[in-house]
Amino acid sequence: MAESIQAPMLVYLVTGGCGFLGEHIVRMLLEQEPRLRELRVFDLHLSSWLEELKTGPVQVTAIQGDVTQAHEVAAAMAGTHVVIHTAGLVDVFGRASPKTIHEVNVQGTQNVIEACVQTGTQFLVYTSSMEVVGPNIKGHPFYRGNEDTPYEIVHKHPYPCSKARAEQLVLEANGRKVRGGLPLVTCALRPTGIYGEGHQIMRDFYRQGLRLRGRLFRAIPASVEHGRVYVGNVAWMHVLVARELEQRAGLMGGQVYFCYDKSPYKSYEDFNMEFLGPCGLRLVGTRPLLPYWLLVLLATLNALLQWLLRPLLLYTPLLNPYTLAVANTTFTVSTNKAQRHFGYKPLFSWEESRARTILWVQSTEGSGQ
Ligand SMILES: NC(=O)c1ccc[n+]([C@@H]2O[C@H](COP(=O)([O-])OP(=O)(O)OC[C@H]3O[C@@H](n4cnc5c(N)ncnc54)[C@H](O)[C@@H]3O)[C@@H](O)[C@H]2O)c1
Ligand SMILES: CC(C)[C@@H](O)CC[C@@H](C)[C@H]1CC[C@H]2[C@@H]3[C@H](O)C=C4C[C@@H](O)CC[C@]4(C)[C@H]3CC[C@]12C
Repeated sequence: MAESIQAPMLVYLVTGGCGFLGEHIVRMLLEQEPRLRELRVFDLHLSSWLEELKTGPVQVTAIQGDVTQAHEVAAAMAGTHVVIHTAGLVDVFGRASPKTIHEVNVQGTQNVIEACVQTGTQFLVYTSSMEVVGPNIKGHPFYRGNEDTPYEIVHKHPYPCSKARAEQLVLEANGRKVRGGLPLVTCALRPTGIYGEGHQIMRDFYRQGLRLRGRLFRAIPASVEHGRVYVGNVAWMHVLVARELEQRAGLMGGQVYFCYDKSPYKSYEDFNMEFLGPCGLRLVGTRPLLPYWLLVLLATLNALLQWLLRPLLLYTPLLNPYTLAVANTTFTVSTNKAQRHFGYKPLFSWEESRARTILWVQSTEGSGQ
């Protein structure tokens, strides 16, 4: 895409644009991408806030569609210069079947790739995940690793398996000829645990604490480090990659980048308390209140209950064998590959990220958000 001097000329498509991360990407593009002529927001569930975006200079086109339907993806893709593919089923709680997770995350991604080839869209940025790497089923720690750190990648759970396969498809598609004969340039971004405005799991912890008279009970040792990254910085990295991909295709094409910022390394629960503490909650216990074997038993009972109740209702507690294992395994990244390859620096400091998240958590009290 040649740099436009006159009128903005580019058409972007964001799949999953109404989700937690997708909304921040949509808003960041409108704020930070001057070459944007049209922004297409493709999602299974369109949000009402999209309407307020249609009053600006950029044409915002809301498209209700399903990435598992190849024809719907191709129709939305026609005439697009850049696609940011963030649509996905983020399910580690057993809400969706393994088949559905695969259909959305893997087949949906294949449909996006084929639509790029069919319609001539040349640039594809894919939202992958830390879980493509780990933690693995053996519970091996990944301590301040980077994109080149050796690590035994072993998954069984449908979600990480689907993200790993989808990422592989995206990277393998780099260099394929699209309609018109130009090469497809692809790139995958791997956020660690994203937090920020709109993070539903954070909201759920907050509400759980309010129900327990302002208390949350430690279940994970404070020594277990978990990588977290602010949603605004993840969105910024997507916008920057999409902007730089053409000029640096040789360097960035087919590459993966962890998403990172200055958010501190802490256990999942201690990190959450950076926001929930100022909102009046306190984390009880300097050590886990229950022995690990009892947590494993409770998690297993939850999984059994989920299976038994499935014909009647969907029982999806936070604690299950997979979430307990992930929470209990150190996974942190320390890298500067994104800075070296395309000049990424976090747009939001840790202090700003924390303040924005606290304000949002406080705003959810009593609201339906
Ligand atoms: N939340 C995190 O901590 C995190 C971390 C790393 C990577 N990711 C990845 O980031 C992406 C976005 O995650 P999120 O946390 O914003 O989740 P989310 O559920 O809030 O957003 C996903 C969006 O995709 C849409 N979607 C789902 N199935 C669809 C389909 N069949 N067709 C079209 N749209 C569909 C949903 O409606 C939703 O708006 C996912 O690919 C996820 O794997 C998330
Ligand atoms: C009940 C306790 C044991 C409690 O501490 C469980 C926390 C658990 C729900 C979360 C701990 C780690 C989270 C995951 C991690 O942040 C990274 C993820 C990758 C991303 O692609 C999707 C979300 C997630 C799997 C995230 C989900 C919640 C946790 C498992």
